[in-house]
Amino acid sequence: MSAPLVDIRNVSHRFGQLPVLKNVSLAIEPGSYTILLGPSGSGKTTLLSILGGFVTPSEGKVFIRGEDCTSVPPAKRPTTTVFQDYALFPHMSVGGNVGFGLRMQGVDGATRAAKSREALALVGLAAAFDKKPHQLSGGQRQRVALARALVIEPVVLLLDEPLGALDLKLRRQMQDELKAIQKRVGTAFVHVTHDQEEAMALADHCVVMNDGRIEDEGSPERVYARPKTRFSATFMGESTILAGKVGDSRDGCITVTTELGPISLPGISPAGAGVALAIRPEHLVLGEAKGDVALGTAKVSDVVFQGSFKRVLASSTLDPALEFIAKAPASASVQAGDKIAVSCDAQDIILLAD
Ligand SMILES: Nc1ncnc2c1ncn2[C@@H]1O[C@H](COP(=O)(O)OP(=O)(O)OP(=O)(O)O)[C@@H](O)[C@H]1O
Repeated sequence: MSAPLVDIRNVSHRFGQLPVLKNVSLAIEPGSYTILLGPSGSGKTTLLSILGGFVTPSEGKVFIRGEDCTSVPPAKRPTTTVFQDYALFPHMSVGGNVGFGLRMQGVDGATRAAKSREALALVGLAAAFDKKPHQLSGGQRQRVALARALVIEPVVLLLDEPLGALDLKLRRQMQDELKAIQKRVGTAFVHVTHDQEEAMALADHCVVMNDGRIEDEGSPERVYARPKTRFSATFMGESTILAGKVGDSRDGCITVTTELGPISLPGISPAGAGVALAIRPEHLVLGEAKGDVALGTAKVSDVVFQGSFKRVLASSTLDPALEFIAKAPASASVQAGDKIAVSCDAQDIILLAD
């Protein structure tokens, strides 16, 4: 197998006494869209800053195209960072902003103008060349910042919460555009967000971070369908979680004793092991017990209409601390206070190490 474009090897980082990254290893492939997803304080920005050369890790190494870049300063490595606040120069024209990095590299005026126009066309802003940043909308300014980063033709483009300053609708629109631009230029993008919808919409490779570690990584489809940890199952989408202990196993099936009683499901796990079972909202069946695993009855505590479906929260009558998170059709007549049967299919239960 060929070496990855970027190879982060056993990186740890401390700010003073505070450990912020704990033995992180990650490979970034050419042309991929990698999302670093995690809650506030999980270390995403620190990892991006290490990639961009703004922070030198306490331990570990970063290789870009096989070269050790661990201590190489930002301007000397083949990466560019787009920050959330865009940092455009207000007095300069859009064209001047986009060409700024090339000017710093000593590129002549005519080439600079041509390349800047090309980069602006790439982000759909060819007509904005002579405008000033204040004449543009937030989304357009974001695209100028992107053009300014792309014009330098980095090997890896780093984006720190690039859509964080935009309202939700524009954010969703810009997600589509970002993905289209990335596919067009073919540059590897690494993008930090705490928004799981953004991660699912954009990533080829999704890296779920928690407390300075990588909890899970893979295609968003894989991480969603088969999360590796409880954290991943609840941060990348929602899950109902049951706690359990493994009992008998036979023919590739195990019996797990849970707060709702024994549940038999396909899987292999040593007897006595503590496990967690995760069930995605769309796999919980409400009403008639249609699924092959009965999960008892539950009292509906809240129903939130979400347009195309209803999000239903319900607590188990057997163990009120257990909360079911389910997805019901928009037409379902379920309401708060209802008592309903809950079930699911064994094949949809995700077995996690506790
Ligand atoms: N320059 C710094 N000096 C000291 N501590 C820092 C510094 N930068 C970050 N930290 C701390 O490191 C931890 C991880 O921060 P980081 O910004 O990497 O997390 P994050 O996942 O990007 O969070 P957010 O989404 O809030 O930006 C936090 O506890 C933060 O307070």
